[in-house]
Amino acid sequence: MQGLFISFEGIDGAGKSTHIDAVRLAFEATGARVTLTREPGGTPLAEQLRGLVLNDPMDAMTEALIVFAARRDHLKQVIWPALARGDVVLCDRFSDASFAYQGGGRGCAWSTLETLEAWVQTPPVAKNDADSPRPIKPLLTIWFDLPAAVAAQRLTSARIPDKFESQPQAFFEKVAEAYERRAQEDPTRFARINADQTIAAVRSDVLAALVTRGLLKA
Ligand SMILES: Nc1ncnc2c1ncn2[C@@H]1O[C@H](COP(=O)(O)OP(=O)(O)O)[C@@H](O)[C@H]1O
Ligand SMILES: Cc1cn([C@H]2C[C@H](O)[C@@H](COP(=O)(O)OP(=O)(O)O)O2)c(=O)[nH]c1=O
Repeated sequence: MQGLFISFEGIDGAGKSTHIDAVRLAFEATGARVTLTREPGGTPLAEQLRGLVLNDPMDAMTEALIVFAARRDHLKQVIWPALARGDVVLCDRFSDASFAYQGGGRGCAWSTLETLEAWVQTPPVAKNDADSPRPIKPLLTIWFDLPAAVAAQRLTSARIPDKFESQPQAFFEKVAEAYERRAQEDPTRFARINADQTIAAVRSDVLAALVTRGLLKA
């Protein structure tokens, strides 16, 4: 049995947390079992690494190595077992966030991130596997696309900013450009959602993206 792997992406304040639960409920209503998780994090070790990345100053490559180390633990402990059980895995951010933040935002080389993605996301070879395993990617990435200026306004009073959320708007413009590049590199995987609408309109577009791809019934 093989489950469904869906990731949620966008700059800080774009609306991921507002909508991920509605998607969980929609899948659960079909009788599916859902694993709802997040990155960096999702396991005790990866949550510790998240604390370092979100709070401690470090260079871009160090940051990339830590988020990918957290991802490996998360894949091994949570995501691969859940997909093997046939769960719908809803992941609040995955490796596109590393390309967007460590690549676009912090300037880590795209090719370095591609190498890390290939290493970290390739499952261990099983003893009687004839083929070499390929790196895992989400089947679908729901990308909340929102201008950095609007996201900044939404976040102003919403919460105490962490290391990334306290970056200037120009940082998030670079992060958004890197998301755009990832979407162009893999257009069928991405569902681009116009997040600059009411919460109800965004929710309806998110659910429609799932229906259009045959993942949910209308
Ligand atoms: N479509 C929307 N219109 C106005 N405000 C929104 C909308 N979507 C989310 N918000 C608000 O913006 C803030 C950031 O949303 P959130 O879902 O936490 O973003 P993210 O998880 O992507 O960082 C929250 O205060 C949320 O209530
Ligand atoms: C997954 C991932 C997240 N991040 C950053 C993006 C976010 O600013 C931050 C935390 O993610 P986020 O899910 O937005 O947490 P919260 O909803 O609590 O703000 O981590 C990276 O820099 N690289 C990564 O690979």
